[in-house]
Amino acid sequence: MAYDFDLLVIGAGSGGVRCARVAAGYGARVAVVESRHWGGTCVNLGCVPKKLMVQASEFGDMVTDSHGFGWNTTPGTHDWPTLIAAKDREITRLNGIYVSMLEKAGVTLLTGHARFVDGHTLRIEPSELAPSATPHTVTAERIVIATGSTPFKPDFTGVELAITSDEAFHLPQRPQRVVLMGSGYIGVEFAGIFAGLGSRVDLVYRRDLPLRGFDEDMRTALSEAIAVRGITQHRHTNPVKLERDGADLVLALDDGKSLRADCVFLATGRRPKIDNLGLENTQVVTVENGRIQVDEGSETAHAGIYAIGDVTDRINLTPVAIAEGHTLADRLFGTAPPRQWCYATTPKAVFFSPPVASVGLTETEAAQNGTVDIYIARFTPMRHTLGGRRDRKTVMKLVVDQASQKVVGVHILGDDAPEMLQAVAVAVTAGLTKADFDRTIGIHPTSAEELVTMRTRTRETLKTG
Ligand SMILES: Cc1cc2nc3c(=O)[nH]c(=O)nc-3n(C[C@H](O)[C@H](O)[C@H](O)COP(=O)(O)OP(=O)(O)OC[C@H]3O[C@@H](n4cnc5c(N)ncnc54)[C@H](O)[C@@H]3O)c2cc1C
Ligand SMILES: NC(=O)c1ccc[n+]([C@@H]2O[C@H](COP(=O)([O-])OP(=O)(O)OC[C@H]3O[C@@H](n4cnc5c(N)ncnc54)[C@H](O)[C@@H]3O)[C@@H](O)[C@H]2O)c1
Repeated sequence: MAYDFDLLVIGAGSGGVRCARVAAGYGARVAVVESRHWGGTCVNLGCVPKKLMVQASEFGDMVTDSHGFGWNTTPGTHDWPTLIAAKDREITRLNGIYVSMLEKAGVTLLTGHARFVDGHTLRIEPSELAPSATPHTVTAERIVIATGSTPFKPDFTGVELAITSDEAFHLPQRPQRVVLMGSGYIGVEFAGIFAGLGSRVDLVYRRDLPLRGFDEDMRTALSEAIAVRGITQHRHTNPVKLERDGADLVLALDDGKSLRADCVFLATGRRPKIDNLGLENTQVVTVENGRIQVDEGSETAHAGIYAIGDVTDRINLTPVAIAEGHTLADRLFGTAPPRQWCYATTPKAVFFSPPVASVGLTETEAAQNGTVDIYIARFTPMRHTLGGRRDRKTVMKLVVDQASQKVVGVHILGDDAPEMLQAVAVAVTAGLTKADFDRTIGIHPTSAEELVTMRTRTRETLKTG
């Protein structure tokens, strides 16, 4: 049977765009369908606008700190609508770049909401990006689901009064008092953004420390850094009820406290986006929380239908979605063997101020495999000596497998941690040893030189597994 395309990709986000471009580069006839925004979550409602807002939130402190270096500057006031408008202009520019990259690669761009009719046919219906599109069908030999994820809202009374990250990027004014619920990536990052811009921030979470899954020492250091930024943490607590009281929102917690705010922001995780996708017309299998089940080659239970990125809920980060999309296109249409990525050493960064960055195993994880040597450095970075923020510490940690002496984990909280960690991730991926770190000459004066000058072991942690 002749299909309209060799490959149809649903979703022009991080994974879908890379998959479509690479497949078209191999000469395949490719189309991508997008319902909402070119570039997907990362460009429009994720990494990019978030990082611009983190950067915006850091200038206030910098102006104050410059006094210690002799500047006679006066902290100004921040204009939120100006920031949002500037951010939106940049995103519109990036949307255009995504469209032209796809067009230059020879990919056919389709706008609308895609829905499976059968394993080779999609119905394209009007959507936010194409409200007046004429419904039609397209066929392809293979179809890739790259539809991403969407914010999850827990169930409690009044939850409809709360916002999520989707709305936070377009608030008309900055709220003076924000309650953030959830201390994962988004909760911690937006707590830093709003605090840096001058809002009073309450961070509410269920556990004893933020950032579940990260190394315990980093979680402790981050919790201290959050306190230093003037953010109030409410631990071991869940929301019970949210209601309006005049201009205020009042959030009741299950520990009996109630918090008043202008804005209650849920950062309580995301779920795969599979609504109205017509999966019932295929043999695609979804499991807990709607995650599409795939094999190692990203193929679903329906032969010829694949899924990549957040919709598969593996490692939900942009570079991983891109890697999955690239590999899939290589495998389906390429001539050389696909690149083998090392997902086990996927670096992670949480853009608080100061940020946290991490690669490899935590101390707890590594100790399950064998006894580990732990090296920790804690210091005030040079900028904060004259700048006057001596309580703004940097913490660095190396986790070394004692038997092999390989550095199996590196964790940093401190200014520029993500920039340092990207380079260190190469060393951890390569399986380098503590001796390799030790024989590397440092760059002075930097914070990063601590990574190659940690001579004295802080402790030994015995094998637990
Ligand atoms: C606030 C926030 C900050 C983040 N910050 C970072 C960060 O700093 N670093 C990082 O690595 N990751 C970050 N992430 C995660 C990152 O954005 C995602 O992991 C990444 O975008 C996933 O890519 P994807 O291709 O799977 O999906 P997406 O980028 O979400 O793309 C999916 C696309 O599919 C479209 N779509 C969905 N359904 C249909 C349909 N039926 N028909 C047509 N089109 C459809 C959507 O409109 C969307 O454009 C952040 C996420 C959020 C929410
Ligand atoms: N810098 C980055 O790379 C970056 C930034 C933002 C988002 N992301 C990606 O997006 C994903 C989603 O981010 P996120 O912060 O929403 O999720 P998350 O999984 O990182 O954190 C979710 C938080 O919500 C809490 N929570 C979950 N259900 C709850 C409930 N019913 N009641 C109260 N609290 C609840 C969890 O305990 C946790 O603290 C991340 O896991 C990550 O993959 C990455």
